[in-house]
Amino acid sequence: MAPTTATVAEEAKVASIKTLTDAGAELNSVPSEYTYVKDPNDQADASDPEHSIPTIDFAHLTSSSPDLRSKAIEKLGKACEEWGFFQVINHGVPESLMKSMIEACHKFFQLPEEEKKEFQSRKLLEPIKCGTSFNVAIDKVRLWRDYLKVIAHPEFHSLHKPAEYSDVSLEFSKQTRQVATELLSGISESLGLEAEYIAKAMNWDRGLQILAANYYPACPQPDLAIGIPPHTDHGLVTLLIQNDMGGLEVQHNGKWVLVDCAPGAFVVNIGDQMQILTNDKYKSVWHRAVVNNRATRISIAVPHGPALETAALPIPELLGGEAPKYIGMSYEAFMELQASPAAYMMPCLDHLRVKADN
Ligand SMILES: O=C(O)CCC(=O)C(=O)O
Ligand SMILES: [Fe+2]
Repeated sequence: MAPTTATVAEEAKVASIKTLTDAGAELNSVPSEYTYVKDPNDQADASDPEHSIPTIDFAHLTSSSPDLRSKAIEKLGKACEEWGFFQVINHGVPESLMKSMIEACHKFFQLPEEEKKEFQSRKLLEPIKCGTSFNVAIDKVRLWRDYLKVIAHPEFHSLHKPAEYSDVSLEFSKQTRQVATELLSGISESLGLEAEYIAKAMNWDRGLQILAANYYPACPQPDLAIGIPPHTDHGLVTLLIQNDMGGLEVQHNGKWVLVDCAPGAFVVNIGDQMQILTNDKYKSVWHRAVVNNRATRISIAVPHGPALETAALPIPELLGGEAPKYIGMSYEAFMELQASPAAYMMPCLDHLRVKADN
């Protein structure tokens, strides 16, 4: 159903989290519509070294030494299978570029609300879109975050304000995409496929890349709010950077593990399309963003997916006699489904799972 002007106007009235937290010192508790209680028993013991995501050395992955490369590919495959998350070091993207990208996004969030309003939209694939929470039309609990999503590939889009956003995001999106392309080749090889297999099958040259910045201001009661609740990412691989505040948590062996990554590293995770391709071998793992009471956290998640019309299906060469677990759906339709009330914060993959005969 097309939204009426009235409902869009109503939604526009939902203040950004920035407006709410800027409003003043009197905000010393979380308003009821933002209240989200986490179970402290589900938290992993942070002091246990078992609870840190694997590290992939990109210089090894792209090395001319066959030995270093094959060991790195093996480690990558293990990380995709056991964690679905890993950090990538020595990737060659300058830390200064990452910091400039975070700074440019921070400046965007600091623009007057009036100036950001022109980018408010309900359209899923709006080239430039900003807002608060997840989808204020269907959210049951409001999220402690504002967002800015800009499509950088297959067509590059950009903002005029802040002035540096355009140049910085062009360079950052290109370099990040190069790292993602190498990772995709490594992942293909780790599955015993030729390096280009997944890229070719997914029409990677026309694949989607989104620069999705998240703004999480300090929260007076961080245990009673959530930045982003548990979810999986829709694409093939997501690369993420953050300012010096942590907050990303990954579900591992039934517990929430806080991701601690090296300065300048990318945090990478496997998305739903990769889980489909590998018939569940590589997992699109649940993760969430928690908030803190000390300082604003900014993260930039960069999901990379297939071309919009491409439907991922389990790769026949990987089945080894197993039945395919998923039916096909175009990436665009999958994203629409994930954003719809029917799949609200649910594992969207379940909608594509082949039902067992009984
Ligand atoms: O802010 C984070 O660390 C998580 C962001 C995220 O999961 C997302 O944007 O999909
Ligand atoms: Fe995510």
